[in-house]
Amino acid sequence: MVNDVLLKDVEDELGRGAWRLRFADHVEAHFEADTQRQRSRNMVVAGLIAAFIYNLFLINDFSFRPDAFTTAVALRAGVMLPVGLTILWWVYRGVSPRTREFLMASTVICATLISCMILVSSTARYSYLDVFSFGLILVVGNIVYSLRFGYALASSVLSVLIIVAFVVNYAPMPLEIKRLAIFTLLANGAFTLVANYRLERSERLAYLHVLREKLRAGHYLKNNEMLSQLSLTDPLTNLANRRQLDMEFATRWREAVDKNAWLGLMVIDIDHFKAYNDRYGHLQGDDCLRQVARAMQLNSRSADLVVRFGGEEFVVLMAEASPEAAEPAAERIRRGVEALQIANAGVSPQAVVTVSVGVAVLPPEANMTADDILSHADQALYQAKRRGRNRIWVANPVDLPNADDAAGDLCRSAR
Ligand SMILES: Nc1nc2c(ncn2[C@@H]2O[C@H](COP(=O)(O)OP(=O)(O)OP(=O)(O)O)[C@@H](O)[C@H]2O)c(=O)[nH]1
Repeated sequence: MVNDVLLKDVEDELGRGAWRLRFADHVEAHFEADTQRQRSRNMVVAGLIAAFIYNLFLINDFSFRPDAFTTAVALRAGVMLPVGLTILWWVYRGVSPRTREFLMASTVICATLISCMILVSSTARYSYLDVFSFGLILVVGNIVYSLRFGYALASSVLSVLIIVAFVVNYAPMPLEIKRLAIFTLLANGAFTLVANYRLERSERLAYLHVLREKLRAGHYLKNNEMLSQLSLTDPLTNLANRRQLDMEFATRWREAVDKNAWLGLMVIDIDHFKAYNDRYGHLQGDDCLRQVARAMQLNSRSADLVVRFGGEEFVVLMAEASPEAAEPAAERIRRGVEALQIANAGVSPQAVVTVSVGVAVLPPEANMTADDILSHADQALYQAKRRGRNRIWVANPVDLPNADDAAGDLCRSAR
């Protein structure tokens, strides 16, 4: 249900205008939760590379502006590096998405400020040419860090303003070079912002597509599970149906053969149910079936499979049954149904709904089939009915009346 709502929101996002970046709150929260960790790690790695290269520029400082080298070392390695590493550590430990973007954007501003301060602290001849490398700071923020677009835009505008303010007031720089530097910087800012926007848009779209496929797969899986559950359940009583019995029977039969363990089965039939239907009507008959089914479920072990076999006939497949345990188990079910005290006037001495139970417990042998045990339980049920109903009868394979025609009929009807 929750996933269905999210799936709809994701589909809505995919259908929205192509220019939008931020998702609706619900989807945005998922996006952040799913990508936050990886994004923080990527930013930290990018930040470490940027910090390393930023300090490599000391080589340029040394050769272009020896007069400001000490200042450059103090600012790059003494200020920018510790500030940057502290921020990266913070981001690595985990902060909110807004704080993460803000902190990373602030390293861009900080680097811009420090670069400008180093620039103006030198009067060396070609020192001002360094201003053409300042665009790299925008490349780092907008592309390498790939700041969220709002933060990329804000930090770019601020950086450009800082650089323009320093450049305009930097006397050793010829006017034409100032113009060229500012133009180059603006173009750099524009290009990197376009790239930044496209990167974020692609990342978000890719996320939506992947999430939609995942949610759809989950949706189909859930539907399939529901359908397969329906196909194995009897709709009237919610018990397992015959298809499920076939599947379970085959599995447990094989297990019993492998383990050389006993397998038990009860066939249960409601007594005089035709009379019940005739007297109380089919709808009440259905209700009676539901109550009887529930009583059987409540009075059997959770490991046993209770099945509506068809009509008013039920089967209980007993896990790891022993002959000693099967009889009381069947008796519990018989009593449980009788205890419901559902009136069935005029058909039996008790005048309530009762069941007859045929039980068979056999050690599966290689030369037997799974149907043999069903046949034995069926014949035992026939004996229970013949001996007056509302009773259980446990089949003894040796004593079974194989030649009994009536039993033969019952065996057929059960399959
Ligand atoms: N209400 C209802 N009745 C059903 C359903 N399925 C089978 N029946 C009825 O169950 C009755 C079974 O009757 P019989 O097979 O003659 O057996 P019985 O009357 O229970 O007699 P004994 O088994 O010999 O005690 C029939 O009247 C069927 O119509 C069902 O889903 N709902």
